[in-house]
Amino acid sequence: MILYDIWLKNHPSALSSFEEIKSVAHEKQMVVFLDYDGTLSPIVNNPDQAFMSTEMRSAVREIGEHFPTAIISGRSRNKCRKKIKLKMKREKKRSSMQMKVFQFVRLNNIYYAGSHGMDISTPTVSLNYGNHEYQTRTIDEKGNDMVNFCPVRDFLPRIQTIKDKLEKIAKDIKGASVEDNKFCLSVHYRCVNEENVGKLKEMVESTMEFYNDFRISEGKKVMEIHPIINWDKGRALQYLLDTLGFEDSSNVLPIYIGDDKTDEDAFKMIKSIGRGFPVAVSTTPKETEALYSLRDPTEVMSFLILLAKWKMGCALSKLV
Ligand SMILES: O=P(O)(O)OC[C@H]1O[C@H](O[C@H]2O[C@H](CO)[C@@H](O)[C@H](O)[C@H]2O)[C@H](O)[C@@H](O)[C@@H]1O
Repeated sequence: MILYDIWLKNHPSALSSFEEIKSVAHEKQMVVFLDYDGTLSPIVNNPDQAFMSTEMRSAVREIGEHFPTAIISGRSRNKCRKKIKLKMKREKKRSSMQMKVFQFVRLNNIYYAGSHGMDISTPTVSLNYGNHEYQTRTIDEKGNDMVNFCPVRDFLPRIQTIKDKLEKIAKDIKGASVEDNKFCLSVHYRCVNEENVGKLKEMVESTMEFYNDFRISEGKKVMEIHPIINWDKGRALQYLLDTLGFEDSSNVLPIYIGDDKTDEDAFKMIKSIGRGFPVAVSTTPKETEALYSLRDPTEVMSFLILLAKWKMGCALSKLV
């Protein structure tokens, strides 16, 4: 507790700093970026059961009504709902559903970036982000023109090969599982006995030695397997700011709320932009680039509610 209090001095609560945040954000355009697991939903043993509460969904919906809002998640983004429903029926009794971020959030008034930002869906093509073959136009289910940006498409076949190999390893270790996040993979060990975790890690690491254009990063009881490219959640944030028309404006303040290691890249990006609010979600002191903090998804929800109410108040006072 004492340590946490010391940490809080350097990373003050976004709730108790709300007055300060409000005064900086007054008359500015805030753009909200949210992580999913551990930020909007509590961490649970089964990744397919990481549901967000109805209250949290309403809070995020409200935020989406008042600010441009995007979720940048490690999970895959896809939202082919019909396919998923059918699959859910068929696999009801089987173990892993591999829930996509949209299946949890189910909001149409926000943007989504999956696979740690390597798969982004936005309304416009970016002129600034390199190779246009990575951007493809699609029509979403509401008939809107959308652009999918994906800088790692070429890695897909190998990701599938790696997935097959890792699944073979996971099958032999009780509690281990492999989640297919389309452009990256998660090897989960939250439910693996302590004495088997080392063995699992060694086997995954030695398999990955044959794929030197992939890297492993550690998340919360998970090994994340990503293609090595110059892209991360920070670059995804920048891409979204650009395609939403906010990149070069000094009037724009990005806020990013996240709890895990890959969120640090987004915190760093906000710091390098020199404006905005990087907020780490943590119940324990930790090394972070974030300037502010929130303890858990409950505090995240309180903060989002406060932010939406404040914005609504500003809009109403302009009408009077
Ligand atoms: O970027 P995020 O949206 O935070 O995704 C990061 C990973 O989150 C999920 O795993 C974590 O949450 C699970 C459910 O609470 C938990 O069981 C697991 O131990 C955590 O690591 C998700 O399943 C992964 O695919 C994401 O990469």
